Amino acid sequence: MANKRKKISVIGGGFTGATTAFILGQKEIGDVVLVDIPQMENPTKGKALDMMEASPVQGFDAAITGTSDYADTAGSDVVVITAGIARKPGMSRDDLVNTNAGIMKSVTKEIVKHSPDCTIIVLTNPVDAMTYTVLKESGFPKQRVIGQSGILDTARFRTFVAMELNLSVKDVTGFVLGGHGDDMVPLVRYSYAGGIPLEKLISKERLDAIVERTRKGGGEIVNLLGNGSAYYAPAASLVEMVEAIVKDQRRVLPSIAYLEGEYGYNGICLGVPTILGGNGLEEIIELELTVEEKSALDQSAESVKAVMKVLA
Ligand SMILES: NC(=O)C1=CN([C@@H]2O[C@H](COP(=O)(O)OP(=O)(O)OC[C@H]3O[C@@H](n4cnc5c(N)ncnc54)[C@H](O)[C@@H]3O)[C@@H](O)[C@H]2O)C=CC1
Ligand SMILES: O=C([O-])CC(=O)C(=O)O
Repeated sequence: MANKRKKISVIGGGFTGATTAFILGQKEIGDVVLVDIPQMENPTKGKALDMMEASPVQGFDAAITGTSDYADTAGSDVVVITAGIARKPGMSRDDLVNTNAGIMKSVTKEIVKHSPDCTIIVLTNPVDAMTYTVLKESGFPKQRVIGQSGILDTARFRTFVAMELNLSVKDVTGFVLGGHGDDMVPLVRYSYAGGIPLEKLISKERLDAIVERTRKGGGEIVNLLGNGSAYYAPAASLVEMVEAIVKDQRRVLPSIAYLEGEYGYNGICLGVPTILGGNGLEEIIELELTVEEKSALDQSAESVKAVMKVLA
């Protein structure tokens, strides 16, 4: 008898995809199908089998399989896209746009064909523009195509604040809006440690430095790794989104959403606070912004629009 566990497909079995598959399995969020190109079929099967062989030791029940055949993804509840190229030192995320847009179009056709009712979460960079590409190519409603950036950017901010104050990361909350680029907008005004506004605990000068480090957080890891980009924190961020959807949690989490008038933008995908639940993106939360915050968000939205123009 077939089991009733949720089915999650992860397209791209590289660093972020494989790490995401493993965490999804460890947390028993569902069965996982890891998909890569035919030339990578054996390594992908090998990674999946290796993860399965960790399950008796760690004590988790989840089938994790590797494949290059999209038929194996049929009927997925959620599909995560990590396929594509990653940047190297000296590159910006936007340098990846042409190659990755082509990959988005081809993988989206397959996803839609085999899982017409799924929710798609995009990770591939430049992620705001890639989320837009997948949305258009899929023909899905905007509730079922979202992108990941804000959980990761907020996690970096929270990490740096916890390091600064020598406090548990569990007590630090943050809020990062905008595109996933160096002009993203960490909203210090909406960030707390144990309910206390950060502005009461950290000097303006140190907070500015933390905001700047957050904005460049992806590049910091790229420079340290030398041949690829971050994957542990990105994978953990994807898993939080998948879990919110498959467990219908209605979590308040940032995601990249298609905007139709919210925050004054139309027809672009941008990181905003959202509610994620069983229907995918259930609501976009509109916050009041100060003039400075809105102008920083405008600048970030302009950067996303400039990348989207390349796609047109
Ligand atoms: N939005 C975000 O916050 C983040 C985005 N990223 C982005 O995620 C993407 C993946 O990063 P990594 O996993 O580190 O790269 P990676 O190079 O380790 O893995 C990418 C995988 O995609 C596969 N692939 C390429 N074309 C494919 C296709 N047509 N179908 C299926 N699989 C295909 C490759 O064979 C490779 O295994 C990059 O674009 C990176 O910039 C990475 C971290 C954070
Ligand atoms: O920096 C990159 O290229 C990968 C990424 O988006 C991140 O780690 O934030």
